[in-house]
Amino acid sequence: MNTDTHRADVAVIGAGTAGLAAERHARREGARTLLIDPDFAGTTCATVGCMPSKLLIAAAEAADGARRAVEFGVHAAPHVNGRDVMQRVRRLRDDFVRGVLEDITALPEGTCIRASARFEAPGVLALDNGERVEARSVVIATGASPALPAPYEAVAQNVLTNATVFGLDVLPETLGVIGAGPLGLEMAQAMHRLGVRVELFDAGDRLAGLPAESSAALFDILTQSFSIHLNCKPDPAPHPEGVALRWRDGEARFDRILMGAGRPPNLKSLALENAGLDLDDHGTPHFDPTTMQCGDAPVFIAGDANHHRPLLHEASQEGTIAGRNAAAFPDLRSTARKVPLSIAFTQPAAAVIGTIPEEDDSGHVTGVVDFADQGRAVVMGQAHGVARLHARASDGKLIGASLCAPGGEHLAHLLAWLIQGEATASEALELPFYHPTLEEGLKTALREVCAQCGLERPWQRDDDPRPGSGRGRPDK
Ligand SMILES: Cc1cc2nc3c(=O)[nH]c(=O)nc-3n(C[C@H](O)[C@H](O)[C@H](O)COP(=O)(O)OP(=O)(O)OC[C@H]3O[C@@H](n4cnc5c(N)ncnc54)[C@H](O)[C@@H]3O)c2cc1C
Ligand SMILES: NC(=O)c1ccc[n+]([C@@H]2O[C@H](COP(=O)([O-])OP(=O)(O)OC[C@H]3O[C@@H](n4cnc5c(N)ncnc54)[C@H](O)[C@@H]3O)[C@@H](O)[C@H]2O)c1
Repeated sequence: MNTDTHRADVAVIGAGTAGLAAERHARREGARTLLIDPDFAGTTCATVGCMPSKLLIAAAEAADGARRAVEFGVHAAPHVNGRDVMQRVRRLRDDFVRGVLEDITALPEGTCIRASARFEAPGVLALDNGERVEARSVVIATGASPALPAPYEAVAQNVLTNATVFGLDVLPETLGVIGAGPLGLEMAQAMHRLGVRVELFDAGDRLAGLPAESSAALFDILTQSFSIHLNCKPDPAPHPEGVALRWRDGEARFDRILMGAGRPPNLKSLALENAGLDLDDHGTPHFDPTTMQCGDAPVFIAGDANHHRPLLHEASQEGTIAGRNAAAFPDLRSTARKVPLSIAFTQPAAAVIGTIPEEDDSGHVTGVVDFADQGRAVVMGQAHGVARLHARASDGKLIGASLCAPGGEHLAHLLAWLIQGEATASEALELPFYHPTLEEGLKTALREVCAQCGLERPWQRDDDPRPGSGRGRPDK
């Protein structure tokens, strides 16, 4: 065994999105850095996360578009070749991964250590290649891995996760999807559109973390295509041709199960008990999300590893904050975090933005737009979905929103930007809205907020009672 000891100002554990950002920003501060990873295979986002899943969704949207074309008088019959679909997914995915690997290769010589790390003592890491690292500060950026609930261990050979599903050569004929979080929902809809018989199960009562009303709207839309069983934790059993799932009022056989039951952080193998950190009940260090510091130690935690906001843009920002502060310790800088924004790339897309108030909180008002009657949505043949905007009752300041709507990913961004800019509903209405667009739908909800808060609407704007199209709900 090798017993070399590497010394650095900042050691970063994990070369994913958060770890790469942390290393880069620590180095920018003048720190001598080390980046430790057993694989250096590319980030989760590029290899088995955001990018391949969106590639699969793009293929599914193409099939769905062809199928729905008849509504427009265009006759087309899609033939989905699963092998071709998966080949394109992997070909383009590999291009994204290549870009990440080029960035890693360009790191200063001696920065990367190919190994798994765990804490031996505060500031001291033991590597599984027998080497050690001593560092003034450590950044934990070890990401997360798919959960496999215990009952599924007996059928594991037929369970796909995000780590394996994009490696399929051909699509299964039938797929049971466990979990109606963003992962399960996106994959279930995509697979259904590609011709796979899909059923989706979730132990809880909501889709994609949406509040009740928006979740119910999305449920109604998606279940027109495939079955979703909520409050349902099926029991799996081995079957000669796959896996049998049994639940309270049904049973079915599936070729494969796709597991989307969450991704707990990769912390267990780190021996955090040796790091001198204060841990919560789940074994996650207590940390400050404005500095990423764990307690008052020279240890920082970023990305999925802290389970705070397990999303790509958050991993990137957290890595940046952690890397800068690890290098400058104890001279820490704190920063306000961005407005929370999560989007599930279903059709219609589902999103939660900012703060969703409790139903019985009288300090807020809610404006709603129903896209069933929104002009552009009707034109597109996607007239369904809803957006719910929440504002402070005292002054109409927008605080949060949830939606499932056509163009939802774009509407969600506009709303996040308005909320982060601390706009009131009245100020939002003063902004330009082009016609005919899905964005116009938001005017209905904004006007409703203004009316409920007693806010004046901009005097110079014509309050067209039928926003968007000559259709739509009468103005309030
Ligand atoms: C299917 C799927 C789709 C997704 N889609 C989206 C999306 O559309 N939009 C979005 O915002 N987010 C999406 N996400 C979430 C997003 O991918 C993650 O939030 C993000 O990639 C997390 O980055 P990270 O740096 O924390 O972790 P990772 O990129 O996973 O990096 C962690 C690294 O740590 C290393 N490591 C682990 N343990 C050790 C150890 N002991 N020693 C050394 N190294 C170690 C690993 O090898 C790995 O390289 C998706 C996730 C999945 C699974
Ligand atoms: N568009 C996106 O941003 C996107 C897409 C995919 C994944 N992701 C990220 O990937 C991670 C994993 O996503 P996810 O959807 O798996 O996690 P999640 O935690 O959001 O959802 C998991 C779901 O599984 C259910 N569940 C757990 N155990 C179950 C069981 N035994 N039976 C039935 N249901 C069960 C839970 O009730 C929950 O609804 C998250 O961090 C997410 O942010 C993001």
